[in-house]
Amino acid sequence: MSLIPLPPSLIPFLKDYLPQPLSSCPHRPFITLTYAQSLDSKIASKPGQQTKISHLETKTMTHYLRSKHDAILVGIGTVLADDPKLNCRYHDPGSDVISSPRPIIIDPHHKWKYSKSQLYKIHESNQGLSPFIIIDESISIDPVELEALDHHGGKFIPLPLFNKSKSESWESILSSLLQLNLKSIMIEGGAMIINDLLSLQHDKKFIDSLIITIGPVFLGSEGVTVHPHTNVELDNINWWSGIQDSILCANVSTK
Ligand SMILES: NC(=O)C1=CN([C@@H]2O[C@H](COP(=O)(O)OP(=O)(O)OC[C@H]3O[C@@H](n4cnc5c(N)ncnc54)[C@H](O)[C@@H]3O)[C@@H](O)[C@H]2O)C=CC1
Ligand SMILES: Nc1nc(O)c(N)c(N[C@@H]2O[C@H](COP(=O)(O)O)[C@@H](O)[C@H]2O)n1
Repeated sequence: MSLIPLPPSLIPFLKDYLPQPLSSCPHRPFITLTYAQSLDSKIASKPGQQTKISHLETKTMTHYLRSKHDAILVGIGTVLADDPKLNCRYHDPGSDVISSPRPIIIDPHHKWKYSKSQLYKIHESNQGLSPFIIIDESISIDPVELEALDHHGGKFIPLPLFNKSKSESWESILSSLLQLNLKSIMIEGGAMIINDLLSLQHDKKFIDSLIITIGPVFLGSEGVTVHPHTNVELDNINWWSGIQDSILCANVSTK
């Protein structure tokens, strides 16, 4: 699927929500939480089903955002459902190169086969980076997968995830990514990750910017819902409207 030109008004609109040179937190990367949802707060029409919500112009915005981050992170539910490419297909008119973010997959039980994925093919055809895969430290690594990842410059990152609270596991994930010099991370989902991070914001600030595309569609009661477990308040709210979709940019209040 080819993208269309980025609407020029999106560049000033997004500016204040992009990764800043001086991080607000020295212990973790700058975090942008971004996803596309329906009017009834669904991000997919059924569990495990990839669902197109964004118009092409807001899809282009997603790729523009990918070009501004060092890494892009999704959970195992998302890679199993979508088999995503997670590269950057936005071409900055002022640059000769396309800068793709490093894909990060949280797969604690090591269920996903990189060697059989679209991400593998993307790397083979020189269109994106190989992933860093976060697994629990107790899990044995499949030697075939290790070899495929090593060969492409990706890696497994074993961390103590089991029996940890959500807050502890996110602290450990994000600080290990910062140690790998990934200073800005765009988190795209899926639902569990979005709901957890929004809910945790009360106790521990993990999200710096929130950028939500809202598509004018209802996906119905079987859809996968974004609904944090707690009340979440937003600051510095701005809206943009395009041909079809609207975009909300905000910071998440820690009050
Ligand atoms: N519309 C959109 O923008 C997007 C939609 N999606 C949709 O979301 C759905 C997938 O969402 P979910 O099933 O909720 O899966 P998910 O992608 O949120 O992955 C959840 C899994 O990740 C692991 N995980 C997450 N946080 C962890 C932590 N702190 N410690 C250890 N392990 C952790 C666990 O194994 C957990 O079961 C798919 O249908 C996909 O199409 C996904 C991304 C964006
Ligand atoms: N921005 C946006 N709009 C939608 O309608 C979507 N369904 C998604 N999904 C996310 O994009 C990933 C697919 O990325 P590739 O195009 O394969 O690189 C998918 O895994 C979700 O994270 N996003």
